[in-house]
Amino acid sequence: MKLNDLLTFLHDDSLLSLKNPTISSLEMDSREVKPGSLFICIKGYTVDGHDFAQKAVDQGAVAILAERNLDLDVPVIVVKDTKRSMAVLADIFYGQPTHSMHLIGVTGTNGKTTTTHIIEKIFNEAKKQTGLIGTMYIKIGDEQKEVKNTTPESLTLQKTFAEMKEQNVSHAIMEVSSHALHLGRIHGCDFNVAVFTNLTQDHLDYHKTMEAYKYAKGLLFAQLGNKFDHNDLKIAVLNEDEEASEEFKRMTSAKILTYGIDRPADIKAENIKMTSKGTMFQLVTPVGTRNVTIQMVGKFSVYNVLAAVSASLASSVDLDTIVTAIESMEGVRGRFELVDGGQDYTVIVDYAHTPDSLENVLKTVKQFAEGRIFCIVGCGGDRDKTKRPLMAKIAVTYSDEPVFTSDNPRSEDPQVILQEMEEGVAGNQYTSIISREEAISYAVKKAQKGDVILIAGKGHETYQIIGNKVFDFDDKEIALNAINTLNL
Ligand SMILES: CC(=O)N[C@H]1[C@@H](OP(=O)(O)OP(=O)(O)OC[C@H]2O[C@@H](n3ccc(=O)[nH]c3=O)[C@H](O)[C@@H]2O)O[C@H](CO)[C@@H](O)[C@@H]1O[C@H](C)C(=O)N[C@@H](C)C(=O)N[C@H](CCC(=O)O)C(=O)O
Ligand SMILES: Nc1ncnc2c1ncn2[C@@H]1O[C@H](COP(=O)(O)OP(=O)(O)OP(=O)(O)O)[C@@H](O)[C@H]1O
Ligand SMILES: N[C@H](CCC[C@H](N)C(=O)O)C(=O)O
Ligand SMILES: [Mg+2]
Repeated sequence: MKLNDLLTFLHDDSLLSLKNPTISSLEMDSREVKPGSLFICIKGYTVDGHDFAQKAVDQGAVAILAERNLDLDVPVIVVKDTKRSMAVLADIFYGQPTHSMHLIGVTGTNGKTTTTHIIEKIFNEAKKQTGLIGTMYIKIGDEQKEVKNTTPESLTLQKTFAEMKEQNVSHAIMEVSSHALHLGRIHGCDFNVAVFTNLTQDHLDYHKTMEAYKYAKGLLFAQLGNKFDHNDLKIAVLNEDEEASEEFKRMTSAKILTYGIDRPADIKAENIKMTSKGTMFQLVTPVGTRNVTIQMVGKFSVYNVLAAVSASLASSVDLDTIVTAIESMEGVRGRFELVDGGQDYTVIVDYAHTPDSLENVLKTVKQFAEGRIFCIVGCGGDRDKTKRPLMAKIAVTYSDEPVFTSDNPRSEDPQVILQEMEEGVAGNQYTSIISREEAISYAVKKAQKGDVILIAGKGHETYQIIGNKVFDFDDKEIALNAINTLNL
C-alpha cells in the first residue's frame, strides 16, 4: 500500500508526503522493523519510541509517524497523537477486518478469560470458525500464540484479526481489559456484542479510583455504535446483579440484554443446586427454559455461564446448541483446576488474584470441604498494593491454614509485599513462606484426608517473575511433584 493512500485516512491533507513509498508493514517496535516498514513512534511508560526512529530507518523503515519532527532521511509524518493515528492506520492497512466478522468483547474485573472460553465452546458447538484473544493466548482455530497483554495494542489487534480472516474465522471473542479501554487499544474494533461480567477492586495502581476504573470499563459500552442500524444490531450484555450495569445502560444506545441470578433479568439461573462436582440450575431465557448441569462449580461460574449464554443468544446461536456446549464444558486451565496426584485430599489451582475472586473461590471451597482449608496466596509486585491486606484478610477469614507467599514479585522486594499483606491480618494465625515452592510443599506435607489446598493467584501461568528474571514455575506441576515426593 502507498504511504499517501494510508495517510488520507488521517483526514489532514497537509500530512500527505512528497515522497510516496510503498508500505509493506506497520511497526511500533523498532526490533520488528523490516525494509518497507512504516515505523510508528510511541511514547511509552518506560522508553520513548522516538528514540528508536533512527534505528528503525537503519533497518529499512521507509517512513516514520511521530509526534515531533525528526531529522531523518525518510518522510516523517508528524501527528498530535501517534497511538490514536496508529489505530486508524492499522484498521485501514489490515482491511478493516472486524467490519466483516462477528466480534464479541468481554470486560469486567473477574471472569473474562473464563467467559470468553465458554463463548468459544458454544460457537464451536454451533460449527463456527472462532478466534480468541485474551490473557492466556491468541488462539486461531486450534493454533495458539503467546501474548504479553490480555488486550494487545491496536496494531497487534488488527493484524491478528486480519490473520483470523485469512483463516476463515467468522466469530472472534476477546477480553477487553480496562487498561486497553483507557489507552485506546480497541479503537477501530467493530464490536457486535459487548459483555460485562462484574466490577470489584483491582488495578487501582493504574486507575487510582474505583470511579475511574468503572468509567474505563464503561467505555466498551459507550463505544458500541451510536446509531440504530437495524441491519447491524449492537447488543450490550449486562449483569443485572451488578450496580455498574445501571450506568452502562445509560452510556450505550445499543440494545440491552441482561442476565442475573438475584434480580429479574432477561436470562436467568433459577433453582441453583451446587455439588462438589458441578452445578445444576434452570436456565430461563426469552426463547425457552432448560434444566442444565454444568461441570464448573460456584455461583461465580453460573454468572460466567449466564454471560456466555446471553452473548451467544445475542449472536443468534440456538438454545439447544448452547445447552449442549455448556454442559460439556470442562473448565478453563488454571481456573478452579483440580490437581490429581492420587492423594486423598483436594488440591485446586486457581487464578484468583483480586479480593473478590479470592473470596468467591474460598466461599465455594468452604461449601464442599470436608476437612481443613489451606489457602496459599501471594500478591503481584508492581500492581495494586491496596489489594494486599484485603486479600490476606480474606484468606484468614475463609481458610483454616492461610499461607502467604510470593506471586510475581517483579521489581518489588517479596518480603515487603508479604509485610503489606500481613498488615491486614494482625492478631490472626497465618504462616508466611517467601518461596512459593516451599509454601506449596508445606501445605502438601500437612494436608490430611478430606482437606483442601487452594493455590491461588497464578492459575495457568508457567513462570514466576522475580526482579527482571522469568523463572519456570507452574503451580500444578510443583504441587504434583510435592504430592509425589512427600505423600505417596
Ligand atoms: C503500562 C502498560 O500498559 N504498558 C504497556 C506499554 O508498555 P510501555 O509503555 O512500557 O512501552 P515501552 O517499553 O515504554 O515502549 C514504548 C515504545 O517504544 C518501542 N520500543 C521499545 C524498545 C525498543 O528497543 N524499540 C522500540 O521501538 C515499543 O515497542 C513501544 O512502541 O506498551 C507495551 C506494548 O504494547 C505493553 O506490552 C505494555 O504492557 C505491559 C507489559 C503491562 O504490564 N501492562 C499491563 C499494566 C496491562 O496492560 N494489563 C492489562 C490488563 C491485565 C488484566 O487484568 O487482564 C492488559 O490488557 O494486559
Ligand atoms: N464471575 C466471577 N466473579 C468473581 N470471580 C470470578 C468470576 N469468574 C472467575 N472468577 C475468579 O477469578 C479468577 C480469574 O478468572 P478469569 O481468568 O476468568 O478472569 P479475568 O477477568 O480474565 O482475569 P484477568 O483480568 O486477570 O485476565 C478465577 O480463577 C476465579 O477465581
Ligand atoms: N492481569 C493481571 C494478572 C495478575 C496475575 C498475578 N499472578 C500477578 O502477577 O499479579 C495483572 O496483570 O494484574
Ligand atoms: Mg483474563
